[in-house]
Amino acid sequence: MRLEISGVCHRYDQVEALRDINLTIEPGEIVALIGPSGCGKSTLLSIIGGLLKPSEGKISASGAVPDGCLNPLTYVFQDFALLPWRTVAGNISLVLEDHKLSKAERAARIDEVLEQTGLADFRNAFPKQLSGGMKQRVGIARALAVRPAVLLMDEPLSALDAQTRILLLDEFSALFARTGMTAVYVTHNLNEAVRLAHRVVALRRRPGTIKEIHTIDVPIDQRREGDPLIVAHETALWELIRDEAIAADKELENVA
Ligand SMILES: Nc1ncnc2c1ncn2[C@@H]1O[C@H](COP(=O)(O)OP(=O)(O)OP(=O)(O)O)[C@@H](O)[C@H]1O
Repeated sequence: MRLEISGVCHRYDQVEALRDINLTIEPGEIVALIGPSGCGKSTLLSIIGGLLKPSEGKISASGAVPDGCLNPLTYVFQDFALLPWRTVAGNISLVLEDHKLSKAERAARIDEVLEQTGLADFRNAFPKQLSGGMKQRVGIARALAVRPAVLLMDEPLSALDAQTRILLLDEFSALFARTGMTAVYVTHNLNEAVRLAHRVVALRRRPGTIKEIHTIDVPIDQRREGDPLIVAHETALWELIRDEAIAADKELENVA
């Protein structure tokens, strides 16, 4: 599915969060949104996902969705959002229960995504028995179960410790490369952006506008931690947002 963001502006009362955002996301493309705190990354993701109506502009979606797609634009949340009283399989099943799927089809989808995310042995576990990394694997499995056309991810690794983050980053890159998934990925972490995205959109703040779109022309599954080429991209992105990141940080300090 192709997404076209045209002339998107958004205001929250006095705050002009986004101004004139124009961006096309092609099928199979992973786009990361980066920028200093408050530049409008989450607002833009919410607008793309249809959770928030922009003050101006529009999002157009065109093209095919995957076979059996139940929800074209599907979110993966930072805080996992799992129901504690349901098992891993039960949490995945939840997103399938409102749809007309046979019991066998539902069970097959659950098995498929448990396998894809390395959770097959944990299907009967409850969230409280799982580490943060495993909980987020369930979050991903649940999103994949609806066979989305576009995965919308808002800081999916930010609640995890550094080692788990690296493990999941490797798994995400393998998953994205294997499935040819389309995704929009919001992150503060430039390393995540350069490991996962085909294009990185750097936003500036007040109002949030596109500062630069940075292309990373290395196949995602060939990117490795510490690879000089990838490190060079990360450095270039930091150069791009450093001054504003410092300004945003100082501003937050002053508010506190
Ligand atoms: N519900 C709201 N009401 C009023 N202002 C809001 C609301 N949500 C966000 N804002 C403001 O809009 C601007 C953009 O916020 P947004 O959360 O989209 O930025 P962000 O880049 O995702 O920030 P962060 O990196 O800190 O999560 C900020 O100035 C924020 O304070």
